[in-house]
Amino acid sequence: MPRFAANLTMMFGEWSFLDRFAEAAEAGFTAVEFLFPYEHQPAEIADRLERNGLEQALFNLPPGDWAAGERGLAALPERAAEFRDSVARALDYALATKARRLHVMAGLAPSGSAEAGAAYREALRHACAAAAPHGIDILIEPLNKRDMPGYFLDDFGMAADIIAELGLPNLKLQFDIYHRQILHGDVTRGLEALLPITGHIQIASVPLRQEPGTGELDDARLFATLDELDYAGFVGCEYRPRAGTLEGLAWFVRAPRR
Ligand SMILES: O=C(O)[C@@H](O)C(=O)CO
Ligand SMILES: [Mg+2]
Repeated sequence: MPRFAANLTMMFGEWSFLDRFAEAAEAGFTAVEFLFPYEHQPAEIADRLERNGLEQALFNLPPGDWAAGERGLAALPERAAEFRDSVARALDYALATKARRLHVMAGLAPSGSAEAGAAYREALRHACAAAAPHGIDILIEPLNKRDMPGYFLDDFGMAADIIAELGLPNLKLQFDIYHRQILHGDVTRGLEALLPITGHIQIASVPLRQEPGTGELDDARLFATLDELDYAGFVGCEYRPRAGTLEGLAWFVRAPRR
């Protein structure tokens, strides 16, 4: 059974963000992920992780002005300087929390734009060069346009091609099964083909983005497939609980604490 990371942005919303760490540990998780830690100091996050025996699986670089609708900076040529600052800021948090994976969001730009594509590649080269000395991987995640209209990276093949083209050892795919099913389907064959370049996996039911086992996919079968493929990374539980977080954990098989 894979090692699950509670997504503290989507789960445990019944509690304040900093209190979610203890609740996730109490519920049996040994790792967490979230979108953005930046409302809190790195030491605050590190303290919650330490106090609750949790590993930080992943978080995102600053996305620009999220409230204003921005969804990342990497593919926006005019924001290159701000992107580089966001890399430095995310690395501060990653070093404090011992996170080994950072998700770089591309932003809203035409997927076929050569200018956006060039900026995106340059941004990834910069982020990977900055992260590599710390043993940190940079991840890119294709997102479906129903959830994120206008998002630059909306295709798993495009992501795999960019990873191959850049050939950076710490540039990897964030394989979100929810987006994969919506974008392409063919999840099992996709996992088989892309696992060698995959640095992190996430799960949620399709189409409602709720608990595993409540949608159109046989999520338990997919977890068994990950075991058969010897996937040793995390599976981020990036779903919106249908009712209460704790009430919705019947699917969750607790991994032994390491
Ligand atoms: O799938 C998602 O939406 C997230 O993993 C993310 O990082 C962008 O919101
Ligand atoms: Mg995701």
